[in-house]
Order: sequence, then structure tokens, then C-alpha cells
Amino acid sequence: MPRFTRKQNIFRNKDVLGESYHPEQIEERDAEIEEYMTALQPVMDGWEPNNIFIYGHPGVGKTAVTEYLLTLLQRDVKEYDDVDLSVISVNCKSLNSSYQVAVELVNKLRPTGGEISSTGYPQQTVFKKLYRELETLGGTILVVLDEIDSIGSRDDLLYELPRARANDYLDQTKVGMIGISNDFKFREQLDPRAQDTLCERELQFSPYDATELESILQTRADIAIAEGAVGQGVLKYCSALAARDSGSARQALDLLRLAGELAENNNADQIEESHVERARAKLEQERIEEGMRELTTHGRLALLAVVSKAAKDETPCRSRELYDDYTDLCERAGTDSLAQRSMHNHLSELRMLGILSASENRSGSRGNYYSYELNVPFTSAIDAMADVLRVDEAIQRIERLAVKNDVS
Ligand SMILES: Nc1ncnc2c1ncn2[C@@H]1O[C@H](COP(=O)(O)OP(=O)(O)OP(=O)(O)O)[C@@H](O)[C@H]1O
Repeated sequence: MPRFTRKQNIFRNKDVLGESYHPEQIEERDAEIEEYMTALQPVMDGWEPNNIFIYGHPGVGKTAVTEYLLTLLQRDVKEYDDVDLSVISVNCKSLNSSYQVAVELVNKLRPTGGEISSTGYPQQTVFKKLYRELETLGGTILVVLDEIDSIGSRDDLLYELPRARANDYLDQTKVGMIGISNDFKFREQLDPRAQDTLCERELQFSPYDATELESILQTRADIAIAEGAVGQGVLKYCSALAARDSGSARQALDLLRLAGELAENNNADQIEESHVERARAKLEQERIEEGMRELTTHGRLALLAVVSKAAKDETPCRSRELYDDYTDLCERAGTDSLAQRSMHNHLSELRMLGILSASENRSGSRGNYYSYELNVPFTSAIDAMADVLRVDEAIQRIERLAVKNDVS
């Protein structure tokens, strides 16, 4: 008797809803695609490529559109014998300097076994090795640097590589750089020379609205989900939730996939809105846990203070009203408390992470102030903290209070 049996009543091809899938069709980005194609046109015409900088919030199709267009460009340019196009893509997420990105590029260009070590060379030596590899490859080379903001302030490569030909480091080879980022501050923080070079052509991708997300989901669902397995209004509901929160196609796809998994685990024939609702709660919980994992001790304690107030049904409340709970929790955790103003900064950070929400109140001649409350279900915050914080005593105390006040 097999212990594992196949479940394929909901999904036809679940991978199509995952991150590794490269869509053959891009929905709702016609204007951006047109602008992007204009920026890439010099490659087709045999001229030096433009450097292109693409920015926008996470999940809005920057990488998908780039991959889609570069695949088309590589296919179509084959018609012309005088253009020999290569594309090298690097995700800079774990590479936090020009040096490391240059090493990664050298190693991508070299055959297996010929890689260089990621430490020990002067930066210019690595750059020269890179130019040598590019020159050996020859033709037109597009270097795609995704999550380019990870490079931080050590951004010399972004200035030097596009000018390598002008500076006689390259002779025949024509290099263009495509930088992709969801960090809106990155562009402003760049060295002005790097800014001029990299941002020769700029494209902004805005968040999707609910209608756009629904059309992206519909195309995916047609391939990914078995016929008749998407309940009435499910795609609309996933799209509306994702549009309201982030405008991210990734979030909408994650919701649909998880809702499908929940339906499958329940042996349901269809994905229903209730599965989407449960998927939303689960993803939100994961997001909180992830956000909380990155909080400092005092960020966690400030959050715990809000939870404590919520347990007593005393939210929304002002920063100064939270301060007593916060100092009490610091004492229990055996750590010195921060000044009220510093604790307030932690509340602002929690708000930015979407864990808290704040409403502005007028206070007559003394200006405005904010009142804070949880932006996530009370039980999710408790569960996430039980997992992450392990300030067990405080949590138990809050839970007892919650039971007493019937807060959930
Ligand atoms: N217009 C679209 N049509 C079809 N699929 C899309 C579209 N936009 C985004 N997607 C899909 O949504 C997911 C996220 O998109 P993508 O990775 O391109 O986002 P991004 O803007 O590069 O995000 P990040 O900044 O987080 O890397 C991918 O699975 C992608 O295929």
C-alpha cells in the first residue's frame, strides 16, 4: 500500500504559479515594454547599448519584463550577422560591493575551474580581469544587475564598466548595463558619476491595480489550475487583496497558490474564497514573523508594549501611554529601557513594516500626535512573537489578559 499518493485535483501545473516560472506572455505592461524596447533598440541596430535603470516596488514585473524582452532580443538579433549579443545576469543580493559583483561577473565569464577567489586582489586588478574576459567574449554584451542596490555605496563598477570602452579598456566589445532595483533611495545615493552613467535611460514600474492583477492571475490560472477548480470570484478576491496591500503580482500569485494548496489539503474540488482568506492570514503571519525576526530587541519590546495594550483593549494609544508598558517589559527582559523619543522611533519602524498602523490626531496648540494600534490580528502577533521572541513570561501574561478581556 503506497504511503504517498498523487493529488492533482486542483493544480494542473503548480510550478506555473511559482517564482521560477518565466511567463511567455506579459500582461498589462504594454507602455513599459514599448519604452524598454526603445531603450534596447541600439543593440538591434548594431550600436553601443544604452545603460538602463529600472525601478519600482517588489513584485511589479521588473525582472519578468527584463527576462522576457532580452529573450526576444536575443532571438531577433540573430537575423543580423553583424551583431553578436550576449547577456550576463547577476543577482547582487548577496554581493555588497563593486568588487564582489566584478568577481562574480569574471567567474560567470570564465570556464569552470578558472574562477578567481572572492578576496585578495586590489579592486582595479579584478576590474581589469573583467575587461579581459569581456574583450575575449566580444560583440555586444548586456550586463544585468538585479537587486543592484545591494552594491551599496561602493558603486565604482557602475561608473567604470559602462565607460570601459571610452577609457580604452575595451576595444571591440560594446557593453551596456541594466540595473534593477526596488529601493527608491538607491538612485539618489549613487555617486553622481555613477548616477549619470547608469541612469542614462530610466524606467519606472508602478504597482498593479486590482484589474491588472486579475488579468495576470487569469492567464496563469488557465495554465496552472485544473478546469473548474477556481471558484467564483476567487481571482478577483486575490487581486483585490494584493492590490490593496502592495500592488505586487508576486503577492497575488502567492495567495492563489497557497489557497490552492489549502483547498487540495482539504480534498476540496474547488478553490473558494475561504481558502484565499486562510492563505492571506498565513502569508500575513509569515510576513510578520519575517519582519519581527529583523527587529532589534527594543523594536520587539516596543511591539510587545502595543500587544499588551491591545490585550487590555486600550489601543489605539499614544507613544507616551505605551511607555510604561515598555519600561515594564524591559525590566522583565533584564534590559535597560530607551528614552521615550527612541522608543517612538521603534514604533515608527514597526509602522513602516506594516505591523502597526497609526492615526494622526489633532492636539490643539501643541500640534498633532499619533495613536498606534496593531495592524495585524492580535492572535497572529502573539503567535509570531511566541515563535520569534521567546519572551515567554510576557506573552503568557498578555494571553491571560486577552482571555480576561476577550480580545482576539
Ligand atoms: N505583467 C506581468 N505579467 C505576467 N507575470 C508577471 C507580470 N508582472 C509580474 N509577474 C510575475 O510576478 C512575479 C514577480 O515579478 P518580478 O519578479 O518580475 O517582480 P520584480 O518587480 O522584479 O520584483 P523584485 O523587485 O522583488 O525582484 C513573477 O512570478 C512574475 O513572473
